[in-house]
Amino acid sequence: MSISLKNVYFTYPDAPHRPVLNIPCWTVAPQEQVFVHGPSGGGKSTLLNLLSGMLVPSQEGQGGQGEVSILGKRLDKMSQRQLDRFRANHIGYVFQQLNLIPYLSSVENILLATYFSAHKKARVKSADVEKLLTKLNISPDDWSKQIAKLSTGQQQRVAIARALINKPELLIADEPTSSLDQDNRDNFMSVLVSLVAENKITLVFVSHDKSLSRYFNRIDALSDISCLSGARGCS
Ligand SMILES: Nc1ncnc2c1ncn2[C@@H]1O[C@H](COP(=O)(O)OP(=O)(O)OP(=O)(O)O)[C@@H](O)[C@H]1O
Repeated sequence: MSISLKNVYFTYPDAPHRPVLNIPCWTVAPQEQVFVHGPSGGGKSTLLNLLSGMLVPSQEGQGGQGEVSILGKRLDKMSQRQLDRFRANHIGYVFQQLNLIPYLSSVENILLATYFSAHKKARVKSADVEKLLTKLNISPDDWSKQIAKLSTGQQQRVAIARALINKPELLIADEPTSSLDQDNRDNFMSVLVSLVAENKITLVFVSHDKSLSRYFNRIDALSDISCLSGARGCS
């Protein structure tokens, strides 16, 4: 399995009696592309933060702390240093806020992502970046322009390139289309799902916008994954 969660329970420290998530069992197979939808404030970003090890399950879960396994590795057993390395080597992210460095170029922003990926950065070359940018329909004239001088749609595509440059096995996307108009959104989604399929990547994409579900063949409601009233077993 690419993802396996068991008895994962989560509360934020400032509201310890108000669980945000209670997941008896949730699995995602390699190369699946899963769309997870749920209302604003429902816990989608919290779920993604648990999948990347940015958050760890709370202790109060039924049967202890719960298990978060990604690509067969238990994140809940890793040290901070191991987690940092695991994330850099295996997981790519595309967020609502793109977090691109505005005064750097597309190529520089993408190469920056390779800096933390110890065993991969040596293999990534400018030619790899340029190939990806071409695939994402960013014209060579724009490769060395400052990010701030590119359109929102172009910046979104650079963010996809940055997420994919380390060839992650798992890609996590958190409402990345929320600031795009309809045309740019359709373009972004088509490019994203085709690159993910081509590179045999597992994708977990969360959004409140159910209209995006048409790009996916597995659609999970967060309320079916996380049962805050009454627990179900993990079969
Ligand atoms: N750092 C935090 N500390 C305390 N509570 C938090 C924190 N982050 C989120 N929450 C609360 O946890 C719940 C779930 O938040 P989360 O951001 O996971 O929801 P979401 O489904 O991603 O929402 P949105 O679609 O609006 O981004 C909300 O009630 C939110 O207020």
